[in-house]
Amino acid sequence: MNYISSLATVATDLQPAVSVRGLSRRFGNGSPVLDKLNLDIAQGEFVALLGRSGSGKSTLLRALSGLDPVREGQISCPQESAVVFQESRLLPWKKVWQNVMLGKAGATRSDARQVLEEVGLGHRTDAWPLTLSGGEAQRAALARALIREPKFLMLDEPFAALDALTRLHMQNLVSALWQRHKSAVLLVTHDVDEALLLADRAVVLEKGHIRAEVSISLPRPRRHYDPAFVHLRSALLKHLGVDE
Ligand SMILES: Nc1ncnc2c1ncn2[C@@H]1O[C@H](COP(=O)(O)OP(=O)(O)OP(=O)(O)O)[C@@H](O)[C@H]1O
Repeated sequence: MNYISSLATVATDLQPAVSVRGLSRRFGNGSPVLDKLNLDIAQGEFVALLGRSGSGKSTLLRALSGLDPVREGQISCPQESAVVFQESRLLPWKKVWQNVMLGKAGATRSDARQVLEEVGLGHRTDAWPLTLSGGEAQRAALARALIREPKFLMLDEPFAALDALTRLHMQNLVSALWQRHKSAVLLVTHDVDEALLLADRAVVLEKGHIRAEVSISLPRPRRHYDPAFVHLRSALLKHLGVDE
């Protein structure tokens, strides 16, 4: 398996990797949580999805990942998609490498080892999940997603439960992996700085609508103290209804 070379050409394709058209979702008789939503994600594009609690971020992700069937509207998504959640969701009775193998039918132990090396967990392949730290468990969850060689990677607040330092390490890891593989990424986050550090575009959801889209064309690696970064942070916070 060579994940690196298999995805290297994807970014040149002009077709969007992901297309959402007129997507609506309502629970019971309540008002729609997603309301005729349209969103495209280009091949190789990194999009951050922000919005207040209850704005519909996870509902959109559930629809994109197929966990919630589409009732109204259309979604076009690559078959090779994978999701990483806030919790690692590793099976405690299987070793780390076995959990990673579960990410893809037909994957071998050597595939699992290779992808674990790539996320910096090569030394823990034989460990039991309950002996991993929070950061290690998320690395394993990332490896289980990457073994699928996803053309579209969904990250649902994957670092929210981690301490600040581990979070920074994980952000750097995801940035490096994305720059190497260039799959399309949708990252759900509450953290404006995380969006600005990682994404090409931030999409702000409000009551199931896209309230704002902000293009983040800063060169990488990005620095919190860069004046352009600070300016974009203010703009994004304003879209989120926060006045500094
Ligand atoms: N299965 C469900 N049944 C009923 N209501 C639901 C269900 N799933 C989500 N909702 C409602 O839909 C709305 C949007 O939820 P969603 O989880 O998508 O928000 P979110 O933006 O991801 O929030 P958070 O940032 O807090 O995770 C909320 O009001 C939530 O209560």
